Amino acid sequence: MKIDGTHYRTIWRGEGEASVVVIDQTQLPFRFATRTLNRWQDAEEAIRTMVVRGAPCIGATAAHGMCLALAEDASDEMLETAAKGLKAARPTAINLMWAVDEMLAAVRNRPRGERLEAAWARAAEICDADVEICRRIGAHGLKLIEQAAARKKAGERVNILTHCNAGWLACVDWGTALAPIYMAHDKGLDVHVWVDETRPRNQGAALTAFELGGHGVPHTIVADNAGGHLMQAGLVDLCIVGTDRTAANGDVANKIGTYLKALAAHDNDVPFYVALPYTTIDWTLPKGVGAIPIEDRSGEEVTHLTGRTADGRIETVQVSAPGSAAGNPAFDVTPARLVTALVTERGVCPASAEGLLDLYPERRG
Ligand SMILES: CSC[C@H]1O[C@H](OP(=O)(O)O)[C@H](O)[C@@H]1O
Repeated sequence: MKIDGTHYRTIWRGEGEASVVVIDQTQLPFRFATRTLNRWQDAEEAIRTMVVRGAPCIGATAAHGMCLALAEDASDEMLETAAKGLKAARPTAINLMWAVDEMLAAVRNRPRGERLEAAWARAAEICDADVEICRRIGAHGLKLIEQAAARKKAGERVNILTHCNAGWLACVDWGTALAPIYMAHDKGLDVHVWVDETRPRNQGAALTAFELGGHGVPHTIVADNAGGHLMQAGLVDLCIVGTDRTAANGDVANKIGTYLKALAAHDNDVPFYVALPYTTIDWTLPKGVGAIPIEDRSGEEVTHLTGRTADGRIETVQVSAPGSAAGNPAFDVTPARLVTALVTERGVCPASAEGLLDLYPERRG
């Protein structure tokens, strides 16, 4: 997508033989900065510290991390070390493990001298495929927004609530949950987005709002706890969110707070959609609740906030009572029964094992 008129992906090859450049998402929305990754450990750190985040973006970064490892040392030992280290960076987004395994499959049976070129090629394929997959998710999701628009009175806008950031910053381009919104806006539909701020890392207030503002999509940032009230007041026509790992039965792991939004949507008969690429489906998990690993992050992300002072400085301040403990589970799992439908690159399906297998018949045992 574009930032100040210039098109960007979230990741691209740097100068020279072995460097990768990523947008440093910890600096947004106040500063556009990039970070150059030269070693696989740089990619691991960027994922772990959320310089890059969002399941597909994490996968793309890990894929390039494997390239950086091979540029240093194309041995089997390096392959295994880098794969293990990258996979351990964050536990919930399955795209991370998927991408590393894809890279291993692309190079491990090749002679050492051929591995690096094959790795760069596979990493580029993963990125290019993600762009096209997200574009297709957008096209399928657009139909849902058009259906919602058809139910509105003339002149009424479609109000959509989203949680966290599942836009182009979470992917390589386009995004998952936000792709249909961009397409609806570009098609001239009158859409407005309620943007959950998404405590504690504020991916909504900082990243989704940055994205939507940059694209000219009307939006309003709201406190995470406002969503239920907005739905109860009839101010939300549909919810659409991303996911970091979806189990084979349609249970979805997503940013903490998603489950609560799904409960409110269910209670108010608001359609609740989850947008995802096939790379986010974990076919090995028959169910997600109680099974998808939930990342526990530092309590300091809850007790402290980073923002811009009135005179433009970026500062971190404590917002909690000193000495109090803080818990920070970074994801929750929404049971499939609360999900109206899954929006994938192959189409829209019920959040169920059968629904997914109808779209991905090659996965039938
Ligand atoms: C399209 S995946 C986006 C997904 O990733 C976010 O988590 P994080 O920012 O911690 O990487 C969030 O769960 C989004 O829905």
